[in-house]
Amino acid sequence: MDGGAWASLSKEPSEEEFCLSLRNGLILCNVLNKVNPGAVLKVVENPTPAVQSAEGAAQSAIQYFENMRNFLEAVKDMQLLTFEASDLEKGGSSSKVVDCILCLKGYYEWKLSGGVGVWRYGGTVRITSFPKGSSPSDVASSESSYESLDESELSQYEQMLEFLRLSGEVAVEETKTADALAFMFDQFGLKLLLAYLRETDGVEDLPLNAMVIDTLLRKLAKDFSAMLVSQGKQLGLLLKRILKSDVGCISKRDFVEAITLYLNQRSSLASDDLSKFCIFGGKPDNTTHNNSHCSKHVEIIDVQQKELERMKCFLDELKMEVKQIQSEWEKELSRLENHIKSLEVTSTSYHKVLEENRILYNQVQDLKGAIRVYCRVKPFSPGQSNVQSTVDYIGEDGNIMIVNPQKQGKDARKVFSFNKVFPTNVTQEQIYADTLPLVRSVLDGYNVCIFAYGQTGSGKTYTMSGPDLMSEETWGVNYRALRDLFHISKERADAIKYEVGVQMIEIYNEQVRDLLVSDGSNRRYPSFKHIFSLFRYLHP
Ligand SMILES: Nc1ncnc2c1ncn2[C@@H]1O[C@H](COP(=O)(O)OP(=O)(O)OP(=O)(O)O)[C@@H](O)[C@H]1O
Repeated sequence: MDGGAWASLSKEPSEEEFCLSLRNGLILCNVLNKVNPGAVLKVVENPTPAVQSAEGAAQSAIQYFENMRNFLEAVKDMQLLTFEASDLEKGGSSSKVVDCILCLKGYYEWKLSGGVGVWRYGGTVRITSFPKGSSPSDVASSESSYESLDESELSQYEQMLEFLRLSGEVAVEETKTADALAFMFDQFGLKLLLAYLRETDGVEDLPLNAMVIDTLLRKLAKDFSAMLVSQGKQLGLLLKRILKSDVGCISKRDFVEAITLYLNQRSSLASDDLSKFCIFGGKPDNTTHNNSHCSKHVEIIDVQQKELERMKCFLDELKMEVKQIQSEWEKELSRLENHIKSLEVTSTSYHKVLEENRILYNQVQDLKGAIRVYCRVKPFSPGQSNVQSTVDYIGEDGNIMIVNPQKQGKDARKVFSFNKVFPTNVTQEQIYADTLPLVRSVLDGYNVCIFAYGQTGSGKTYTMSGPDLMSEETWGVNYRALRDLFHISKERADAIKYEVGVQMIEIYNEQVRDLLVSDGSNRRYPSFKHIFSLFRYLHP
């Protein structure tokens, strides 16, 4: 660095004085060569500092022009912020000059820190403080090259070095942030891609090759860019509202303060909105806002938060209780399931036993004989007590010996065999006892026919119907059979549904009559002869 060049500056130069000292380009070229050795190949070392003659003035202008041109070209080649030579003149943009120098310093510090990552100059860096435990003089004393400089130069160097150091740190941080942002964007993009693949219909049919993935990514990036542009526009409008003016300038400090104020207002508004949302249960609030309301809201939120905590505890307890009840129910359910299964097994085996029983029962009935003939001996009527009986003997095995007094010898007695012979003194119940098993067979699906046969007045009606219908004791076979038929079918109602029908006919003198016809026609069926002919026709 050229000490002579710095020496021409006062301790605290004004902006104009600073620009004047830079105009000859010597300081700038030397600084640039220090930052990037060899950047400016030719530096005119001793330009004429003062204008003493017309020739001297021309000489100075040429030197100034050459140094300045070399500096600006070098800066441009390094792709750093640059300015126009006219910016150093009166009325030029001195801020561009300052930006260029700051940029140069930032670049220098970045190089000092090892040149890690990509160096970028944001132009937003400012020195706020020196690092703890150090002072500008410490920094200066560590640099042997500064020893020859006077106090003012040292101070400027210190500030410059501190600035460069901070700029380097910022650059490193910026690089890290850029990497983190790149990673975040990758993550965001990939998650967006996954979501797109999951949510979009018809994508599953696409063959996912490199081209398709490329197209999808392009579409995502396009959509996302559009979204960013839209958000950027909205943010622009918002910033203009913060500035309260679309035109004009505002200092960086004021701008930062305005944004900070806006953010604070927004965060309190957001907090208010949340409070209101909690208090009004998501319904719109039309009441006016004031501080007392805010504090009340905060109190209410506190109370509600406590209530919420209490409810959470209660919910946890309830959940535990429900879990316990659920597990008890599950146990009970499995117990019932087992019970039902065992009942099913029992029921199945019970039905099997019943079926076997039914089969065995009907086999017994068959063994007793498919056709059974019983004989009932009618007692004498009240006026016949003196008449001699034709019944000589009734055996236990179903035999009956009949005597014919008009015949002699061997022909006088004849033995007849039946399944069973009932003597005169049997009751109606005893007669029915042998019929009852057949009624059960009917309900098991077997065909059964019971009929009485005998001459007129032999007691058929007495046996089948009974002498007195009003007294159950004297009921004959028909009534008892019907009674038991309904009784058994009722007992089996859970398992079998029976339909019972009745038909009553009379066969007399080869004529079959329907006795249940209610219209008084006493309808006659075809005679036996006709029925027999019909059967022969159908089954020749
Ligand atoms: N076991 C008996 N004990 C007492 N009385 C009887 C007995 N059997 C029949 N009678 C009586 O004998 C009479 C004739 O009996 P019933 O009317 O039953 O004969 P039936 O065979 O039906 O005659 P029909 O063929 O003419 O109709 C009746 O008065 C009846 O009360």
